[in-house]
Amino acid sequence: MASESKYLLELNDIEAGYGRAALVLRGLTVQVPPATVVCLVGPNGAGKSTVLKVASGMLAPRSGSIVVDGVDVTGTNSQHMLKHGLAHVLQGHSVFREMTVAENVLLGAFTIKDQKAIDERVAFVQNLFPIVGERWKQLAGLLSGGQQKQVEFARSLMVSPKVVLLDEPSMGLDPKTTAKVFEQVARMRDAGTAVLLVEQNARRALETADIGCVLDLGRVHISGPAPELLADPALGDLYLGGRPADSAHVGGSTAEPATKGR
Ligand SMILES: Nc1ncnc2c1ncn2[C@@H]1O[C@H](COP(=O)(O)OP(=O)(O)OP(=O)(O)O)[C@@H](O)[C@H]1O
Repeated sequence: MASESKYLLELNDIEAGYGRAALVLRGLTVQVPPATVVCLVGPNGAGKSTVLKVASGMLAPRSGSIVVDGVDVTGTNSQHMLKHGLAHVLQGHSVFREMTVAENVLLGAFTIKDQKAIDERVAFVQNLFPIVGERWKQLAGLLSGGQQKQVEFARSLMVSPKVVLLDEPSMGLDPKTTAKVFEQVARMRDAGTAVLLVEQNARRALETADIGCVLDLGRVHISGPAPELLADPALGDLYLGGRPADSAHVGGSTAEPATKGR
């Protein structure tokens, strides 16, 4: 039975790592409210992708808990996580190029038995991502990188997930296409899905996100509203590749983010 929770996804005090190597996550806590994009940023190797692997059941945590909409799903596998409403869009490109857009999207519905429910979901994703409907019968390999990403998003939304985990959605895309992909991420959020996003292009991702979490040394070092993080000059220099000239005025010189350390 689900308990009342104001978060759709909670990762509580997670410790996780690979084999006998040192822990990658060391007491990490991240909470994702409904219809919110939470973005994880941090240096290479900070453990951002590892957070998504733990959240989706691909990597079991050594300790801590994973709660989806009030249900503790710690220790269950990816398929079980999916059943509880958690979908994972992997890093890189995962469309099957020799299959049609329709076949790619419908793969996401393989657990749904009711044809009417599938039809309703197809209508929903085609409305959310018009290109998916327009190219429905074409081979996915004929679509551009950004369009293929939308096919991946549509596939992940077929099961009406409560939370979507997005690993580097802009990987391999040019800036203009990246901007479009982030528009689609915002549309998913506006349609009610909670999104936990990992992105190399931290500045661009924070422009779309509602909440940013900066990972360092295996835990959330700083978190707060994304606009505040973007405006923090120290953070810009450390984690966002310096400040763009036009943002220097946004937060003032001593802007304090909402939360520091744990
Ligand atoms: N499959 C694996 N086996 C062993 N170690 C791994 C594995 N995947 C990641 N690691 C290690 O875990 C640490 C965190 O990696 P992770 O990919 O989560 O970082 P990241 O923040 O996503 O990095 P990047 O920004 O470079 O993608 C790194 O030290 C990495 O070498």
